[in-house]
Amino acid sequence: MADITEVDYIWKNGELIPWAEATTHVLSHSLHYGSGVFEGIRCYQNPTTKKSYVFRLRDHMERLHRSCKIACIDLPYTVDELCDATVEVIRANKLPSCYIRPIVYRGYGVMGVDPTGAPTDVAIAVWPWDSYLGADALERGVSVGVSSWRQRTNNSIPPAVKATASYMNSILAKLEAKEHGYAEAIMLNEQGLVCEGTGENLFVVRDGVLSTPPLSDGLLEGITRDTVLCLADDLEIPAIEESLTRADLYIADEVFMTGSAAELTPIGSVDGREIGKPGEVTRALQERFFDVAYGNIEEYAEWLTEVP
Ligand SMILES: CCC[C@H](NCc1c(COP(=O)(O)O)cnc(C)c1O)C(=O)O
Repeated sequence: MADITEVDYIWKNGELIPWAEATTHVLSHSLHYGSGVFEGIRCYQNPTTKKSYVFRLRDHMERLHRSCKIACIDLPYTVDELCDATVEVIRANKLPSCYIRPIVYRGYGVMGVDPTGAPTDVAIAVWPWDSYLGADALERGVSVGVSSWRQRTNNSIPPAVKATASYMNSILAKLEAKEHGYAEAIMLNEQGLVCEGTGENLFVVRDGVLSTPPLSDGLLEGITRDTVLCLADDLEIPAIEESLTRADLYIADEVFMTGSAAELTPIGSVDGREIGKPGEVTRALQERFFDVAYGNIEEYAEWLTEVP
């Protein structure tokens, strides 16, 4: 089942082109060897003012640049140029809210593993994308399972790179979770510590304290994860970064996942252990998150890029 709603234009290599023409050669290097990096970002429309804001656009484009640096990909656009291109493609498609997918990939011209000489292609696509983990996931939560697949290690594909190749790991875990009737998988690292979801970071609440695994446990430095840590501080919710075991998930009072696509998705059960309905802390952070994303909290205006 395709989950993409086609729109009119995609931005590619500096220009807006019709969706149907945004193609690439079957011998593109990244199609064969996963030599691309990408981002996932959301644009929200304030339901009252009807103004649209891209959430933490600059932070995402700075992470895209970091991914390219680690992956030795020459990215021919500055952060500012990528931010301007994002606003341009949202406006061209007249989308009040949308999901945004920038991708930087090695294109057609080299077929050896050594990518030297392969061109760099850059595209930014946007499309309407509702709740990533299901229609009522944000409201009711989802069930997850701890995967038998371990997350890639810091010395294989570093988690700091949001690399297309990393998602073979995520796909294997996701399909296994679906096979077991779960909406999402939680992956452990090679030390058996809780890492993250296939496309999300993870938080637990116990006795009023919010905790999330440290980046050194091998997870993507999530921008939503960072947002939640900031908002917890606002709301005077004690928050710590600490390694977690799978048993910590089972005995937590609340568990939720965070990501640009998943937003703040509560977890109702882990491996069949009931966590329960979304709790007070989860709800408070969800509410604050959307208040910030809709532009209702002035102190976070710097996180928002208005789409005129
Ligand atoms: C299909 C999902 C792709 C992408 N996943 C984002 C993502 C996150 C959360 O990062 P952030 O909060 O910066 O978004 C954490 N961990 C992984 C493995 C991710 O893929 C997203 O758009 O959420």
